[in-house]
Amino acid sequence: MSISNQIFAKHCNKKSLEPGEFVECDIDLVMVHEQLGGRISPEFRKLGLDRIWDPSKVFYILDHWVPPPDIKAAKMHQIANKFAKDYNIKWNMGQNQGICHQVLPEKGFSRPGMLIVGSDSHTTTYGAFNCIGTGIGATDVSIIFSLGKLWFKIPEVQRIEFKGKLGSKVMGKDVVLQLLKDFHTDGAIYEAFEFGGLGLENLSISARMTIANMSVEMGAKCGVFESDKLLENWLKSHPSVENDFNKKFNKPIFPTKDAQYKKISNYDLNEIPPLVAKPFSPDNVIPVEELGTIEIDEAFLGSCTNGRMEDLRVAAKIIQGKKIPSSVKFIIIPASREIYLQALNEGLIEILIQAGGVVEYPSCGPCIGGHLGVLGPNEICVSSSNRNFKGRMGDPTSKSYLASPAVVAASALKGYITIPEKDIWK
Ligand SMILES: CC(C)[C@H](C(=O)O)[C@@H](O)C(=O)O
Ligand code: SF4
Repeated sequence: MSISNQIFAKHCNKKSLEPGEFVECDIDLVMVHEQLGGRISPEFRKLGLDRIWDPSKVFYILDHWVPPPDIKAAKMHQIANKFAKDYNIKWNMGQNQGICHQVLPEKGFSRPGMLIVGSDSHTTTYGAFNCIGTGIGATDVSIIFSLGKLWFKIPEVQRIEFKGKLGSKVMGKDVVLQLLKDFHTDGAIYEAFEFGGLGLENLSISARMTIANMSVEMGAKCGVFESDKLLENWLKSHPSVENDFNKKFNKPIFPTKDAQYKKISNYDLNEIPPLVAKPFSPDNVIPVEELGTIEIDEAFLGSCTNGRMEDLRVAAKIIQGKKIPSSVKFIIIPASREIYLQALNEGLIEILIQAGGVVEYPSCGPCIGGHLGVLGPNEICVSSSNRNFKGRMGDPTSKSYLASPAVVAASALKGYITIPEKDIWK
């Protein structure tokens, strides 16, 4: 059995499972954000229940529009906070911790073998931690709040084998852009990715999170990484604040020798170049070197895809001692408070501000066109985020190009989309 099949089987008490089979699974953890004040609260209240099944299995955070940029967002936060209080949600993170998909793993809530659902499509990010993470809708969250269970159709599994090492200007983002180039946005609909192979040791946890995060852009239900030493060490340094989780989810899950896959695809990390996804789809991917000259108005470094330490370090290395042109809005948003503080300690924030960057408090911000750098008519942005749909980051006539933090930083410096001059890993 593949990793995801084993996890599903364990959560519905079955020995074996076939793709396409429908099962009902116990849920280990539900992540909710502003949607709690949006669709979830009215849906759940309609059921007329006076309690939720297990308030200690709910992780609640405000992240998309923090602090609220307008009255609408402020009201949504009020409704969500009231719900969290009324139903005693145990893990209430408030609005100053950062983006859900960064904060949840940082606090040790995503651990091997878990089945986690969230009111957000990029819940797939948790697959980096050898568990299943998947996004669900507001009505599904309401059902789990009442029963602690949800139905799943068992997905077919696409195994991705990595070998080799990333090139000197290449990051995890380029790996997932390469997958998007090959699979396209409909290449893995309701399927599970399983990532493994000898190349794994050369992919940081940060890179794995980026790849698992964007698995959903190919339609995948989840994108689960094999466990290894790197992950074991990461988990040791990030014990869960929920002690039960440390005890219960401490066994890595490996595929069995005879695991069944729909397909096995091989990728040599050495062969992946710096890539960019052109508007208006994350699968509209070409090598940066074939792009021609695209001048930019904004460079955005942040989001749950690429707002981590590795990303900020690479950007600071490229930018250090230089000045970005005044024509470029260079927006930097660390993905969490913890990252913000560490970047401050390491001097990265100072480097980025001295160069002319605008560093903002952790939030989704311009990734979803919410605030902190929304694009105006015809503006062009190079972004480290995961979606470049029409109007996603602002005006419908604006255009976003998705790329790695290295390309975002190098482009901010030059004023057009380009790859960095120096080796980012030395
Ligand atoms: C607002 C939220 C429901 C949405 C999602 O599900 O992904 C957002 O995070 C996004 O990235 O588009
Ligand atoms: S950073 Fe962007 S992709 Fe991630 S959860 Fe927020 S809006 Fe969604």
